[in-house]
Amino acid sequence: MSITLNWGILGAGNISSQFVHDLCLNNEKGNNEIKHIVRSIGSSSKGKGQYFIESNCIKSSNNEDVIPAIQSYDEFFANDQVDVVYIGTPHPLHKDQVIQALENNKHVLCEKPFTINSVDANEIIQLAKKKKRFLMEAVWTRFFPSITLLKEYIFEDKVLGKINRLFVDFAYDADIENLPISSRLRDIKLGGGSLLDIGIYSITYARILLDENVGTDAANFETKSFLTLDNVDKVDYTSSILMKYVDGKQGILTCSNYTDGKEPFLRLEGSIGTLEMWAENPACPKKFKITFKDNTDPIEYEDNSGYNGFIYEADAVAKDIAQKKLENNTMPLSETLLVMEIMDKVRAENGLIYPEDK
Ligand SMILES: NC(=O)C1=CN([C@@H]2O[C@H](COP(=O)(O)OP(=O)(O)OC[C@H]3O[C@@H](n4cnc5c(N)ncnc54)[C@H](OP(=O)(O)O)[C@@H]3O)[C@@H](O)[C@H]2O)C=CC1
Ligand SMILES: O=C1OC[C@@H](O)[C@H](O)[C@H]1O
Repeated sequence: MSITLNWGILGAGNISSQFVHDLCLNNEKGNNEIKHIVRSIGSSSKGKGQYFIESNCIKSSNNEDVIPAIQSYDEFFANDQVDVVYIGTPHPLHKDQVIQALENNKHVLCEKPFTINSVDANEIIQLAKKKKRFLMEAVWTRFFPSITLLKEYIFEDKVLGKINRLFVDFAYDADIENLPISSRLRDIKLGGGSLLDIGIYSITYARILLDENVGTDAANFETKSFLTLDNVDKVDYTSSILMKYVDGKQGILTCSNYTDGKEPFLRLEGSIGTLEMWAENPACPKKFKITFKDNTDPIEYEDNSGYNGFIYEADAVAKDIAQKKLENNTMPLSETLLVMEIMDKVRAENGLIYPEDK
């Protein structure tokens, strides 16, 4: 069965560009199982929308003969050619934009972090249930083939033996002091700081690699944390979380906007083997190696597909919507809530308060 999904892309910025790259590449490669069509770009300016289409080479030849409309945000939500809205705007805008999309009967894929806190996340989850529309947080990391493979190796084949510790560091030098204070990385009103932006991935790797299950089926764990808050910006650019599961295994989860992290960015230690992962961008798990204490041949993997990696979550969304599912099994809404609750707790422990919390 062939599936065609009509996308509306909200926000003509960085991540929306990377996302549509993969949709167009999918069509260029002639995938006959799933076609993704970009129907509309919702943008604050027509000129920016036009530049977005040109710079991302969205053409009728790679978009099923469709040139996307460029629409204001209000026109965009009302576009009846759009099945699913992709939200690629700064964190604090997500909640109201998900509500607007759902109120217009659209399905929604919303960038991470889903919202600023778990109370807001729960509110939009309840609305999606009421409106009977598909809703998912765009935690693309979970959908890479490497992750499916690793879950099999670790939890079914148990190639690492008993898991003891996980180290994950998502760190890059964002040159914070030279960014304008209005940047979404710095501005507390735009959800600035590292925890919600990149610390969320360190937590996600722990959830993927230390627990076979997701959401309501998750194993019990506890966390302790430190955030260092910037005196002027009042947000965190350095974050460390310790996680301990009931069976004793631990996650040491860090992130920073002050320094480029070292490779491998991730190490998972088991009783008989060790997993290491490399990536230019740790959100994007394209390369891993498993080595064994007894010097058995290592297992190595590299994704050379040419995709940024967003196609994997986009295909999952297309299949779910075609099957009339309201949420995804790999990234269910209960997992979104669980991770939001971890971040709420970390912020409460360290006094990081956003306007949305008040
Ligand atoms: N999955 C991933 O790997 C990544 C996810 N993200 C997530 O995507 C979201 C957007 O990040 P990113 O694309 O880097 O951000 P950008 O600043 O590059 O783009 C955001 C876009 O949102 C729109 N926008 C609407 N209101 C505002 C506002 N007040 N300030 C700034 N932009 C606004 C603008 O588009 P317009 O003018 O066209 O309306 C802007 O271009 C974040 O929530 C982030 O966490 C980001 C990077 C990687
Ligand atoms: O999701 C993300 O991943 C890559 C980072 O560079 C970016 O700031 C963040 O939003």
